[in-house]
Amino acid sequence: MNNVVCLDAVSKVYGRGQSAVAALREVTVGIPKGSFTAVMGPSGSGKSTFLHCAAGLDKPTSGSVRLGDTELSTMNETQLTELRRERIGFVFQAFNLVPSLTVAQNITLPLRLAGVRPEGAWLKEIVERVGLAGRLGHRPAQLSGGQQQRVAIARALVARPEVVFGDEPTGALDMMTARDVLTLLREVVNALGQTVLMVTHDPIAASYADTVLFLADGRIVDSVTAPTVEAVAERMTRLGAYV
Ligand SMILES: Nc1ncnc2c1ncn2[C@@H]1O[C@H](COP(=O)(O)OP(=O)(O)OP(=O)(O)O)[C@@H](O)[C@H]1O
Repeated sequence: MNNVVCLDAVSKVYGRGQSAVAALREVTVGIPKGSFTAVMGPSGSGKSTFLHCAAGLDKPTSGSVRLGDTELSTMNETQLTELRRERIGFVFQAFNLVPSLTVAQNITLPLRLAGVRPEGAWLKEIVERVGLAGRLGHRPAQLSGGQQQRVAIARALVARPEVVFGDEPTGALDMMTARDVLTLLREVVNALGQTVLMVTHDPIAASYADTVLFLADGRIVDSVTAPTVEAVAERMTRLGAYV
C-alpha cells in the first residue's frame, strides 16, 4: 500500500549520560494513504514523541522519517516549518485558534501564511462539511468547544495536507461532542481520502480509526485493525495502562 508517512528505525533519546531517557526505540511503521490511525499506550510510552517526530516537530536521534518522498530527519528548522505549513495539518487538544480572528480568518490562516489564495469551492466544501456555514463571522469565544474543534479541523484541511496529525483532539470535549468530532474525522477520511493520525488516551476515540498502534516503553508492541472499544481497552489493560 501507498504510505504517506514512513518511520524507519526511529529512536529518540532525551538528555545524556545517566539522565538519558529513550522515548522511542527503533520504531518502524508506515501510515497508508487515506487511512485513519490511532496511537495509544500507557503514560510515558512515547506517544507524543512519536507524533512530534512523525510530524517534523521534533528530530529523531537516529532513523529516518519520510513524508512522501521527503526525508525529514535531515531538514533544518526553516525547511521543517515550511513543510509543516504546506504539507501537514494539525489538530490539538486545546484547539489553538487565534481569538481575535473570525472563524473564516482562522480557517484560512495557513493559506495566508503561505501566501496562497483560498480556493472558493474547496473552502465552501470544508466549511459545509464541518457544519460551520452560519458561523464564519464569529470569533472563537462565541463558539462551543466542539464548534471550535470543527474550526481547527477545517483549518487543518484547508491547505490540502498530505496528513493531518491530531494530539488528543477530543481530550477537552465532553463525550457527546467528542463523538461528533470523531465522526467528522472519520468522514474526512472516508469522503475526502484524507490521511489522519491521532494520539489518544480514549479507547472510544481509538475505535473510530482503521488501525490502532500500541506503544509501550518506546516501541510499537501491538496493533489492532477494525478496532472495537473492547479490543482496545483489553490491549491497554494488558499493557498496564489502567492499573
Ligand atoms: N523534553 C523531554 N526531556 C526529557 N525527557 C522527556 C522529554 N519529553 C518526553 N520525555 C520522556 O520520554 C518518555 C516518553 O514521553 P512522551 O511524552 O512521548 O510519552 P506519552 O506516551 O506521550 O505520555 P503521556 O501519555 O503521559 O502524554 C517519557 O519517559 C518522558 O518522561
